[in-house]
This record gives sequence, structure tokens and C-alpha cells, in this order.
Amino acid sequence: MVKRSKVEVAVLGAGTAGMGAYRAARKHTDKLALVEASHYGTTCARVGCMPSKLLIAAAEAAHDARHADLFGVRTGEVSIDGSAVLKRVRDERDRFVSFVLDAVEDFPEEHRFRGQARFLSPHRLKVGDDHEIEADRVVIATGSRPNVPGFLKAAGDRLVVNDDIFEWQDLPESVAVFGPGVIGLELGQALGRLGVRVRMFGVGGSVGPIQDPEIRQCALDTFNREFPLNPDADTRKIERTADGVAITFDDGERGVVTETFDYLLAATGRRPNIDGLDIQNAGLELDDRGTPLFDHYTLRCGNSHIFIAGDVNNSQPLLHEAADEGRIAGNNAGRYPDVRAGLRRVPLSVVFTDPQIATVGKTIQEVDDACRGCFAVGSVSFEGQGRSRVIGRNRGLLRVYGEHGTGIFMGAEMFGPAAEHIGHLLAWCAQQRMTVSAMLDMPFYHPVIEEGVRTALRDLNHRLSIGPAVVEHCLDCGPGG
Ligand SMILES: Cc1cc2nc3c(=O)[nH]c(=O)nc-3n(C[C@H](O)[C@H](O)[C@H](O)COP(=O)(O)OP(=O)(O)OC[C@H]3O[C@@H](n4cnc5c(N)ncnc54)[C@H](O)[C@@H]3O)c2cc1C
Ligand SMILES: NC(=O)c1ccc[n+]([C@@H]2O[C@H](COP(=O)([O-])OP(=O)(O)OC[C@H]3O[C@@H](n4cnc5c(N)ncnc54)[C@H](O)[C@@H]3O)[C@@H](O)[C@H]2O)c1
Repeated sequence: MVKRSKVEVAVLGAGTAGMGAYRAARKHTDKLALVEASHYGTTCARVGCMPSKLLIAAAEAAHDARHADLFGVRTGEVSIDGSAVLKRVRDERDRFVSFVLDAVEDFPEEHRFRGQARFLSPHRLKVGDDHEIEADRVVIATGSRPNVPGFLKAAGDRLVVNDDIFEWQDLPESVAVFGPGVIGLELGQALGRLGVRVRMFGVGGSVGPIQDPEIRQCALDTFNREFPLNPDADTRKIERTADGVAITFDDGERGVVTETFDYLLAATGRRPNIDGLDIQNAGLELDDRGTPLFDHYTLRCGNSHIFIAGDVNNSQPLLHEAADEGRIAGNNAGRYPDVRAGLRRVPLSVVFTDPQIATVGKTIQEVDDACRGCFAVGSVSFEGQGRSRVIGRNRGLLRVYGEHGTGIFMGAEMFGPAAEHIGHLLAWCAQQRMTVSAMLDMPFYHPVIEEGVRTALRDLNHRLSIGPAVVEHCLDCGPGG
């Protein structure tokens, strides 16, 4: 017998975006349904941001111990206890997940529905096999999942995705990483630093989210000093053998070679969870990938009563964006039809490799379009930068973009030390639409990595014909500024 419910707002998916949408909608109505098909706990806490950063923290500890020699500090041989590393990852991960589970438990039981949600019509949803919900408004917040190209499936039971790694009881001897995107770089480098033999295979030349060719080359050279990374690999064959996964590929000068790995990690992008929703019944206009067309500021799909937030809308699959979008979509679903534009922030992304990668504001191609070619680039290398050298992290490059005439700071890309922090400073300036000169009016302490940022901004202002040339080793910049 089918159970029926009627609500004002149904939120599909209890991840970061869905929980945010639920909370925002609840300020307007108590007739709510929050539908979850699988586990509570969110992708970020269970298999995403948090366990990956925990693994990276262990890798950094190993790396720092191995490189203490630089400072004359002898640690002896560093050994890695794989099962202890993974136990800490899981213990801490479970703690983060438990906070999410507590939050869900606090939601009234009558609001919580378990089961796969599907559209029967624009206002009717099926949840699992035995429940139907009629909803005045709907927020789709069903997230994304790993997208695994068919040819990788030849790795059979040795094919893994990010979710699987955190369940390992011990570290393997070797992993082939397909996809040098954000997940592949973060997890691949961490595994490498924990003693796993890693090789990365890409297609099309891309490296993480980097769009600036000079930053990309710098990152590629740096990573390749640590592990082999071919961003445009020519993979000939993948085969599950008795020993693991044999991968045959063209390795340039070495010719066509076969290397065997314990596992193949597919980090080849993520796909929105739209396909299980019977979205064709929702009466929405879809793009050529089957995602509903929606407004960036209201998250509303066309002129409908349906909103879409988080990874599922395939626009900016990052945690803070999912949280913002959930809040905006839930608020609008609650207040409908009085739909309002929400605050969208300047783009910011950070990749937790070492060196880290940060992208801020417009990409170099977007700056070129927006300024119709009238822009300049300032840069600094961290090789000789004072503070970076002091702490032995003097690798990488920062490139900052500004508009000719107005002198406005437009965006930046960085591969270098403390990029997670410098990315924030630059994003805050971009959101304030500051000029490069106004940024240079801010205080810079000494000796700090931000002095390198100042050098890049001075270089940019000079190239915009606003400021003087950067003085090499200038005293008032501080040594190595
Ligand atoms: C390994 C990894 C590392 C990451 N690291 C970072 C990071 O450091 N920083 C960062 O900003 N971002 C990071 N991200 C991205 C970030 O995790 C996501 O952007 C964010 O979690 C998306 O939240 P969401 O609410 O859209 O999706 P989710 O949290 O995935 O929630 C979607 C929910 O919908 C449910 N669902 C799916 N289909 C249905 C259905 N038909 N009916 C009902 N429920 C359904 C799912 O079970 C899930 O619970 C990382 C991601 C990964 C995979
Ligand atoms: N630090 C963070 O903020 C963080 C960390 C992890 C994930 N994320 C989010 O999760 C999203 C998904 O991450 P992702 O790394 O899966 O996707 P991605 O889009 O960043 O990278 C996918 C990579 O796989 C490559 N690729 C595609 N097909 C391939 C093939 N057949 N063989 C080899 N390589 C192939 C692509 O060229 C690309 O380099 C990211 O876009 C990001 O938004 C963020």
C-alpha cells in the first residue's frame, strides 16, 4: 500500500546543500520533507573533504620528517604504519560524520524520509517503492558521484574510487591514478608521500583546476620531480592480472611499457546525480547533458517551483558553494513565489597538494574576454622569496591579473606555499573590487610569504603603467620580498 504525504517544500538529498536548504526552508514553513536515498553524513564528511585532508595531514607529517635534514635535524629513517595512518583517518572522519548525524537526528522525524526520490510529475515524487509525496515546491540537492570511464573497468576488483581508499585497512604497495584533477592530485600525492608507488595518467593536458599555462607548467615540473605524472598519457591496455592491474602505456623515451599496480584509482571527474530522478517528468528545460537550466543567483529552474543546489547542478562543485546554494534555494523554495537573488561570492578554489594550488576570481581566459585583451599579468616566483626559503617551502609561482585603465584586480592563480591563505586574501580583495594600488596600500608584515604577493602586485601595477618597476632585492620590501 502506497503511503501519501503532502508538504510545502520537499528537499531531495540530505548532503551539505540539502541540509542547508532544509534549514532555510524551515524558517518559512513546517510542512517539509527531507529525502535521503543513502547514508546520512554528507559526501564532504564521509568520503570527501575531511578524510582526504586527514590522509594529506599524515602524508605531510611523513614528508616533513623526511626533509628535516634540510635544517640539520636528523630524524633517522621514517617508517609508515599504514594501518595506524588509516585508523586515524577513519577515527577522525567518524567524529566529523557524527556531528552531521547528530544534526540530522535533531530534525523532526516526520520531516525525514528515506529512499530514492523520483519525479512522477512536476509536483509529485515517489520515494522508494511505497511512498508518494505531493510537494508545492522542490529543491534538488542530490550531489554527484565518481564518473568512471568504461575502459578503466578492465581493472576489475582492483578498480577503486575515493570512497574505497578510506576503507583500506592498510596501505598498498602501488596505485595507478587516472585523472590528475583535484582528487587525483590530492590523494595521489598523499599516497606517494606515505610510501605508495604512484603513477598518474591524464588526458588532454590538464592539471587540477589550473587554467594559466605558466602555472600549469610549473606545477607539472614540480609534481614530476616527486612522482611520474603524464597529463596526456597514451594508455594502450588495462588488464586485471594475478598480480594486480597491468597498465600498458607509451612512456616516451622508454617506448611502450607495462607496469603493474595493486590498484587503479579512478579520479576522472564526478557526475551529477540527476539520472536517477526521472527528471523528464519534472517539466523542466534541460541542457545537453540533461541538467535543468537554472539561474545562478536564485537557483530556480526556469520559471518553475523547482530549485537546484550543490554538486548536482554541475556548476561549482565545492563545499562552500554547495552550502551557499542550499541556503539560497531553500530560502527561495520557502518564500516562493517571492523568489530573490542570493549572495554569490567570488570564485575561490584550493587544492591541498604541496605546494598548494589556489585559483581566485576570473581565470586568465575570462580576464582576457572581460577586458577584451586589455589586461596585464604580474608574477612572483617563490624560489627566492624570503620567508618561503626560511621554512624550506620555496617552490612555485603566483600570477595576478589586472585590468588596464581601471587598475582593478581581476583574478589570480597560484602554485606555492600557503596558497590556502593567500587565496583567501586575494579572493576578499577581488570581491571588494579593489584596485591593485589599493591592495598595495594594505599592511605587509616582515618576513612573511605575503611579501611575495606584494612583489607580484607591484609587478602587475608596473605592467599596468601605474607603478614603478619592481626593484630587485629592495630593502624596504624586506629581504627576498
Ligand atoms: C574526495 C573529495 C574531496 C573533496 N574535497 C573538497 C575540499 O577540500 N573542499 C571543497 O570545497 N570541496 C571538496 N569536495 C567537494 C565537496 O565534497 C562537494 O562539493 C560537496 O560535498 C557537495 O555537497 P552536496 O550537498 O551537493 O552533495 P552530497 O553531500 O553528496 O549530498 C547529496 C545527497 O543526496 C543523496 N541522493 C542522491 N540521489 C538521491 C535521490 N534520488 N533521492 C534522495 N537522495 C539522493 C545522496 O545520497 C547524498 O546524501 C571534495 C569531494 C571529494 C569527492
Ligand atoms: N580541494 C578541493 O576543493 C577539492 C578536492 C577534491 C575534490 N573537489 C571537487 O570535486 C570535483 C571532482 O574532482 P575530480 O578530481 O574527480 O574531478 P576533476 O574534474 O577535478 O578532474 C578530473 C580529471 O580527470 C581527467 N580525466 C578525465 N577522463 C580521463 C581519462 N579517461 N583518463 C585519465 N584522466 C582523465 C581530467 O582531464 C581531469 O584532469 C572537483 O572538480 C572539485 O570541485 C575539490
